[in-house]
Amino acid sequence: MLIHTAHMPSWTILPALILPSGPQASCLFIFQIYSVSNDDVSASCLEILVPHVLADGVVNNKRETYRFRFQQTFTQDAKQEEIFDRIAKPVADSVLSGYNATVFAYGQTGSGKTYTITGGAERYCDRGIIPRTLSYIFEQFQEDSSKVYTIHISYLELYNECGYDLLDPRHEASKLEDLPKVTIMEDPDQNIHLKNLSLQQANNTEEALNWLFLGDTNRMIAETPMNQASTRSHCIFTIHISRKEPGSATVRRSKLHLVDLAGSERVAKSGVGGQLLTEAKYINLSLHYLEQVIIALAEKNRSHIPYRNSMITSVLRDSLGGNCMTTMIATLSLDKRNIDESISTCRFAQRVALIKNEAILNEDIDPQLVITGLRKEIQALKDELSLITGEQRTEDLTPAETGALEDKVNVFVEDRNPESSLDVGADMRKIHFCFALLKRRVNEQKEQGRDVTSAERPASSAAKPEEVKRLRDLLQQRDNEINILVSMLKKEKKRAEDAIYDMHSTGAHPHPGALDVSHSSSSLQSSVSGDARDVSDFSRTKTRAGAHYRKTAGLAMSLGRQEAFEIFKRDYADRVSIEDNKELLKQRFAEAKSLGEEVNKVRSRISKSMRYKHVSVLFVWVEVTFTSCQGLARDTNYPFNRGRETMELWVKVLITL
Ligand SMILES: Nc1ncnc2c1ncn2[C@@H]1O[C@H](COP(=O)(O)OP(=O)(O)OP(=O)(O)O)[C@@H](O)[C@H]1O
Repeated sequence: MLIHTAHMPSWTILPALILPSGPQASCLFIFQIYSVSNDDVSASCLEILVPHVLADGVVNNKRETYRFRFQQTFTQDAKQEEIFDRIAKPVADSVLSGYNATVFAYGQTGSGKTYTITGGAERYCDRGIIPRTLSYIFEQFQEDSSKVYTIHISYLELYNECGYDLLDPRHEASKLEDLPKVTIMEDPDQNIHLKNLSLQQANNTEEALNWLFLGDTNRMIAETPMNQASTRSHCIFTIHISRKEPGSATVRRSKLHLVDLAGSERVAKSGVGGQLLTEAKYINLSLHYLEQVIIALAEKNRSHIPYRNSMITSVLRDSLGGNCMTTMIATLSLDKRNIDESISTCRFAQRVALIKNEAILNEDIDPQLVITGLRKEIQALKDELSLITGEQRTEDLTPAETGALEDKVNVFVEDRNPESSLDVGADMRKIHFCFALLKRRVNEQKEQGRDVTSAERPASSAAKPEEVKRLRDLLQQRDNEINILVSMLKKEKKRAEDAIYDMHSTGAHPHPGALDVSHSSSSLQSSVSGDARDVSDFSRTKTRAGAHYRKTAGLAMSLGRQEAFEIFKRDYADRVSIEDNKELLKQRFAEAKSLGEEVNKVRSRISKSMRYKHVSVLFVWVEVTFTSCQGLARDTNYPFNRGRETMELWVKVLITL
């Protein structure tokens, strides 16, 4: 398997090996021909035992044990997900970073190449490397929103040494021979270009999978004795990725080839004929050329690599011996009859592992962005030249130019950064235009009474240190004065309120001095006091409460609130009726007062009459007592108790009164 990191540009291919499941596989595992060791993860070992049989004769020098090392080895139990995670995901990551990469599956027909690369059609979890890679790449795009990614897909089929575009929509309607063939073109730098191969854009996983499905449907599939749905061609599914950061002229372009090679097969053994035989010949021949290229690449001193012998080697030229990270997946069929092919596949993989490639980051500069940048530079240089030589341009600015300048001035004026500058180049016409524009704005704002320039000027730049100190001292002085005045005002207020309280508590008129103070401290306060005075006349007991109210309300109310209250009173709609009610109230109060006096008179009269009643009762009692005593004296039978009862009765009457 290919190992690559950005700081390690050359690497060795150590192929991964996959042993498929299925009837053929189980058969060979019973014979225990293979032993797989995964102890060393970086290079696991596969051992093939070929026991001597008597049929080969008594003297038999054939090798019994074959050992091969692979970077990773998977048994038939391996899940597609595991294969993707361990083989394809690191490759996809390097493609996303900007390196070219290739994953190709090589092996005998029916050994599981298509199953590994494309996947099984029956279950979702059987998806192979291509669909999983597509999903993974689009997931990565979504996570990295800082860059702009574009994906294009191409699907090339090499059938009988001819190239066809599997994504060509005419594929279904036309015969294969009528379709335009994909041809290989080579530029002076020996880069390969494929003519008639379409690049289809895919914006999401679904679109990409649709293209894959279309291509797979168009593939050459035929039933062979070894595989019921054998793919009779080499197929190269390529994902082209371009990555660009917004505002940058640099573009990274990379491509990932996912190659499903046609399976090699022993024609004599499979006994195919006709069309299948022709196909098998082409397949075997191209695989043979591929092997030759691999051998040539593995030899250090070879100057010529025979890429042009076959189309597959031409197309995979970059993947095998150029700027590409390449991973080979070798698939083996575990049937005892296929043991020679399995050994041959392992040998091929070992040779591939000797190839060293140089991968470089495919970073280009976007020509369009370069052109735009150069145009700007030319314009700036022209302007500078004309400014230096004194050669001024006289033609008027175009509407587009004036519009662009207005936008620039707007941005400049609204930018709160004091260090921002207005760059219009060295063109005096533009400079004059911008000045005129700014002047017009300032005048407009002055007219509106808003001198923006002075308002926006930072305080720090306007005020000098001496000025700041003088203003601070002045502020301190004013603060002191205010404090003195406030304490004076408080004292005056207290005196005025005490005087008013004394006046109400004694029933006397306020001391003229106190009233004067009250008036001098605040006319509003005096007016509130006057109202309170009216209220306080209702009764002596209420006077204290009224004074208390005045005291607390007067102190609690701020000057502003008092003024507001006065204004409210003055402007209140029912003010006249309030005044009327006040008069009525005064009148009623006078009436109540006179009635009260009358009541007092009556009460004193009653008390006087009560005192008279007591005396009368006393007289009656004395009289009765006297009579009782007389009766006792005259009549000895006069009950003594009777006199006593009469006396008690009179005493009760007296108490009641
Ligand atoms: N790991 C596996 N698990 C389950 N089935 C598998 C596995 N590998 C291969 N198969 C099955 O084996 C059969 C042959 O596999 P496949 O078509 O992938 O072989 P191939 O190497 O591509 O053959 P060819 O070269 O003839 O196209 C298919 O039916 C496939 O579903």
